[in-house]
Amino acid sequence: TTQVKQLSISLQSESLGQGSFTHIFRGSKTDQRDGVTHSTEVLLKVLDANHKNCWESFFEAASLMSQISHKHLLLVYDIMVQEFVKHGALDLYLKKSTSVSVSWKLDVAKQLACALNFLEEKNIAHGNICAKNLLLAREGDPSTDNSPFIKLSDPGISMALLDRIPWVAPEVLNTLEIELECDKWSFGSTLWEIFNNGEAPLQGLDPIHKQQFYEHFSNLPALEWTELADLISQCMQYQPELRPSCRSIIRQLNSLITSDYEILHASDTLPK
Ligand SMILES: N#Cc1ccc(Nc2nc(N)cc(-n3ccc(CO)n3)n2)cc1
Repeated sequence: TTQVKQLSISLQSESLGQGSFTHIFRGSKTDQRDGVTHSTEVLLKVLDANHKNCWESFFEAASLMSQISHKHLLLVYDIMVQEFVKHGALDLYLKKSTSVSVSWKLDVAKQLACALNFLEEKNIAHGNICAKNLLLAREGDPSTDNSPFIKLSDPGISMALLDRIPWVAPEVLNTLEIELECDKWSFGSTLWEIFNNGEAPLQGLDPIHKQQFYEHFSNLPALEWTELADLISQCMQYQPELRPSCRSIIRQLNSLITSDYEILHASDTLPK
């Protein structure tokens, strides 16, 4: 799990540097290394909102300088700055929380499906859909019927493919290419996580057994909620072209919410 370290950035915006399209902030980067706190003065250059069109040359300049190092060349850090999402990664949240209701989980699943639908319409494959990459911006409060709100995080630097079984679609192990259908497979795996309280599927298996899981065309253990288990197995079909479209996924999720499962099992979700 990613440890969230403290990085303090003081907002000392100076005027736009002469002829450049950035705001300059001065800050300090604090690192804890073997118990010792190291503080490094840093300067942040933020691309001016009105000059977003220059982002390519902005990144080009940064990446050029970060590829080489020499004592008389400026040191440029590789950093991604994101909006801080209040409640962090969903997998940890689900592991910590005891009374998350079925409708809460369905709401989160629908929001993820909407995000995937948006990416599908833009023909963008995310490539790393999993509960760890779902960030909880709002917890939602059962008493005030306030619903949760999630944000899909960046795909991150992809880990070793075997470690990403069963989130990474099987065909990716051969083609090493991420297509839209791959995200459907990962969606199924993430649904399984959400309805198993953040427990990682196949977590006990070592990489060899994970590889065999795909070689034997195995499926994850089915949830007791059959309609949901059906949706998961539709998404996690070994033939990519057979996986459902996002619209179909959303339609099936919507029908689930009104299904009698919730009424039948409402007792599961009553506060203890
Ligand atoms: N306790 C606690 C706590 C931890 C983190 C956040 N917030 C946050 N904001 C983001 N933008 C990204 C992340 N991530 C965390 C793991 C990953 C994996 O990629 N991202 N966490 C809020 C509370």
